[in-house]
Amino acid sequence: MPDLAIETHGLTKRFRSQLAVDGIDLAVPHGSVFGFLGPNGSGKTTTIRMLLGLVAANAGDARVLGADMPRHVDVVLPRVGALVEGPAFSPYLSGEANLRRFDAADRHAPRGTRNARVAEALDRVGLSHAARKKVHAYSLGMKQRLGIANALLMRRELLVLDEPTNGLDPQGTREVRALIRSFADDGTTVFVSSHLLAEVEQVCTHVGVMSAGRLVAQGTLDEFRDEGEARVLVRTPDAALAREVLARVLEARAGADHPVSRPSAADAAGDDDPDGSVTARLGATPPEVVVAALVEAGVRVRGFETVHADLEQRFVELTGEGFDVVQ
Ligand SMILES: Nc1ncnc2c1ncn2[C@@H]1O[C@H](COP(=O)(O)OP(=O)(O)OP(=O)(O)O)[C@@H](O)[C@H]1O
Repeated sequence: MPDLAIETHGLTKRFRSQLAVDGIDLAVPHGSVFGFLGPNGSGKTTTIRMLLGLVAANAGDARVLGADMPRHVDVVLPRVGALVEGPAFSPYLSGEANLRRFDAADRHAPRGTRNARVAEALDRVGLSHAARKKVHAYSLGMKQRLGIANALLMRRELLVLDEPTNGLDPQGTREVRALIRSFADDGTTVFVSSHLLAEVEQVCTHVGVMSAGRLVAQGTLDEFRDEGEARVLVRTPDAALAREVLARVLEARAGADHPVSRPSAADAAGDDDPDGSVTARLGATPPEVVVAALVEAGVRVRGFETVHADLEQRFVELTGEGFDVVQ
């Protein structure tokens, strides 16, 4: 049994007739960067609010850092840094003054080191230069970073970030990704929700996918990749012959092993591109069988690789919806 930073069983939230979160069983390992993915309205924020004790569940239970929530909210929350829909910053105070106020409200934060803590948090999110600027003059991205700085004031075992790159430009998004990596390097578990696939793919070790209130899949990023449909890509000057061989060998193997998922010959033949590349669905056929058949038939194989369906395709399969892709 892995050591879990977040664990839920049958966690459920209903808003009148709407089931916003439908009996989810989350398992977030300690030390992971867990990407909590799903289209808008799939229940991510509601789940996060339940985990932090901000909204009560209708059924099920949640353990955060080993303690039941919301029963042990007083013990758990000081160990968790959270960015949920941005804290309410006072627009007419500077970023620095806002952080000092939040720090002062935390009874676990020693007063004597407050200034140093605030300066370090601002530095970590790249806002030192704007520390004295009033928050109403901050861009959306700067406000978002201030929210992250707020979550960083104290050293945390778990960071929960709800859509931390909302409103950020590509440069800001990259910076947040780098920050997430640096938290992970410090051993902090990071639970980060997103509807932006590229964010998750680049920083996460694990993912969970929400669709219409249900957790439709979770696991390591590698497991996700492996579950995607495998294809072969053959580079050869003998594209026509390669197509024939692929159709034959993949058809034969699929017929023997997997009659249900048997690809048609046309599918197996796949696309052909002008540089002499041919791709085909691999199914359950071992790639070495394909290589042997190609070589035996006299196809001059100049390149051969197996590629999995990318994560985007995988998520579309799981959720029936596309995800926004970072431009
Ligand atoms: N306070 C509320 N009252 C009524 N319905 C709500 C409330 N909060 C959320 N919902 C509904 O619950 C569903 C899940 O919402 P939630 O905000 O958790 O999704 P989300 O995945 O975080 O979406 P987004 O990415 O848009 O923030 C939505 O249909 C939403 O309209």
